[in-house]
Amino acid sequence: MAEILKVSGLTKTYEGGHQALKGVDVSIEEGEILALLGPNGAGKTTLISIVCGISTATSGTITVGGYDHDRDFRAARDLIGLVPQEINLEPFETVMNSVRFSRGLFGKPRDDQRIEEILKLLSLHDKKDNRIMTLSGGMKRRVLIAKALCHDPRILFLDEPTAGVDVELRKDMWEIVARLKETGVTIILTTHYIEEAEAMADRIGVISKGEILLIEEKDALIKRLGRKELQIELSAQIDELPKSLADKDLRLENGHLVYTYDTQANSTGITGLLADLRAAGLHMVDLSTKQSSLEEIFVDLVKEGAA
Ligand SMILES: Nc1ncnc2c1ncn2[C@@H]1O[C@H](COP(=O)(O)OP(=O)(O)OP(=O)(O)O)[C@@H](O)[C@H]1O
Repeated sequence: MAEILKVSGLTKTYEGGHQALKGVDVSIEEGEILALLGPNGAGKTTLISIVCGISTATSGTITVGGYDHDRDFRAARDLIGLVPQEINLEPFETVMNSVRFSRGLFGKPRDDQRIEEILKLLSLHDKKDNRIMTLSGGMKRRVLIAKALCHDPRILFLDEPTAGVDVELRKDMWEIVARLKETGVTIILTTHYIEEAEAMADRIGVISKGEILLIEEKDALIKRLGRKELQIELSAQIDELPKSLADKDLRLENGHLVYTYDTQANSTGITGLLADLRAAGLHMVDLSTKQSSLEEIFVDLVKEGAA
C-alpha cells in the first residue's frame, strides 16, 4: 500500500513554553484505520490540528499524498477531512445546506448528487431537508462526518468520535467507520476508549506527553494480549531460581514463581515445566493464571513514558 501521510520530527511548543509534541514521527498507509490512544493532554488534538492547518508546528515536516504541507498547503489540505470533537453546527440550517456550504468552502463546484450519496452512506438521506436542531446527538455527529467528507478527502480525521455518547451510539459510529473504510478512505481517529481502538483499528498508536510510544498492528498487539502468566505458589518460598530452571520463561515474585507463556503457541510448555519443578525438588500448592489486557499494556506504556 502507498503511504498517504507522513509526519516527521513534529514538535509544538505553545506560547508560554509548554511542549505539546516532542518529535512525532508517523507514517500512514492509504486505506488503513489508525487509532491514536492517549490520556488527556497527550497531544492528540494538537497533532490533528497541525496536520489540518488549524495550528502551526514549531518544527518538523508533513507530507500528504505526496504534497508538502508547507509548500503546497492547499493541495495537501484538500486531501484531508476533519470531524472535530465539538458539535459546531448551525441549528437553523438544513442538513443539505450545511453540507453544501462545507463543500463550497473547499472551492468545489456544487454537486448535490455527490452530497446525497454521502448522506446515504451515513444513513442521513431521509433527514436531508430537516433542520439541524431537530436531529438527535448521534445524527448531528453524522452531519459532521458528512461535512468532513463532502469535498472527497482521502484522509479523514475523527477526533474523539464517540466522546460522551452511549454504548449504542458508539457501536453505530463503529459501523459507520467500517463503511467508510470500504470506500477506501484512510481514517485516523483519536479515542480514550481502548475497546473502540480494538473494535475499529488496523493499527494502534499510543501517544503520551507529546511522544509516540508505540505504533503497532492491532493483531500483533492481540498476540501480546495472548500472553498469559501462570502463577505458581510453592509450599516453601525460595530466594532464587534453581539453576536447572534458569533457561525457562520464569521469574520470582514474592518468593513464588511466575511463568509467562503464549496462549497461541503450539505448546505452552506447562507440562514440561511442572515436571522440571518436581525434578528440582519444588512442591507447588496452588496455581492461577492471569491474562494481560490491552488496557494493561496501555497503562504500562503510559506509566513508563511518564517515568
Ligand atoms: N492553545 C494552547 N496553549 C497552550 N497549551 C495548550 C494549548 N492547547 C493545548 N495545550 C496543552 O498541550 C497539551 C496537549 O493538548 P492536546 O489538546 O493536544 O491533548 P489531547 O491528547 O488532545 O487531550 P484530550 O484527550 O484531553 O483532548 C496539554 O497539556 C494542553 O494543556
